[in-house]
Amino acid sequence: MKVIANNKIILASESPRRKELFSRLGVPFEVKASGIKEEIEGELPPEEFALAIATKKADEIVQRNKEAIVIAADTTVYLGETLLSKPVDNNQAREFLRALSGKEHRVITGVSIRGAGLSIGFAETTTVTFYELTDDQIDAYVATGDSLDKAGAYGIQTLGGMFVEKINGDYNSVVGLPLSRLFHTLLTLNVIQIDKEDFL
Ligand SMILES: Cc1cn([C@H]2C[C@H](O)[C@@H](COP(=O)(O)OP(=O)(O)OP(=O)(O)O)O2)c(=O)[nH]c1=O
Repeated sequence: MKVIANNKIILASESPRRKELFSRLGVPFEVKASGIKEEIEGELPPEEFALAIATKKADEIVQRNKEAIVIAADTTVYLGETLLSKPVDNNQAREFLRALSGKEHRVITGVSIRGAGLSIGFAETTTVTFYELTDDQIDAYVATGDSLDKAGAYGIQTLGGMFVEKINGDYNSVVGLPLSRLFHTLLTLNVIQIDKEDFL
């Protein structure tokens, strides 16, 4: 299957995982990091919060690239109603992983699509259940340094995946980008299309 882009697309992200996932569509795109503070005024429910931060990331890039379609995402981890963002250090990473041990949590990725007259977004929720973890397992994982750039202090796509007993929802969304939902949304918006020549 070949996919064509009908617009200039910018992925507003410095995450190598998002870049790798989005590149699977095979359409040209640029990467520009927005560098915003991942904060908003007031409190929002989890899905609205993830979407609001993603929108803030996208808007910052749209201002400087008015002709492009800008896509941004934000991945958050919630244990109950408690937000576990990227840990500030290894001590906090250990705390997060001890809290997640043996329990179910939500990974919510907000995706914002802005620019060229478009303003649309969604939040994808995936439920992840962790095995009971020992302190030795947590210490050994945190010592790899993998926790620090990841919400909830683990990467499902790396050794952190060994902690996962089950997942209900989109795996790619946990890694940082709900690619198939984004694909269908971009098709509906006519930002991309499937190349008909490809199957004639
Ligand atoms: C739960 C989980 C999160 N993560 C990552 C995805 C996100 O990159 C990161 C959460 O931080 P985000 O703020 O969503 O993204 P980012 O700062 O890495 O990149 P940018 O804002 O420039 O787009 O956690 C994993 O890679 N694997 C996982 O299993």
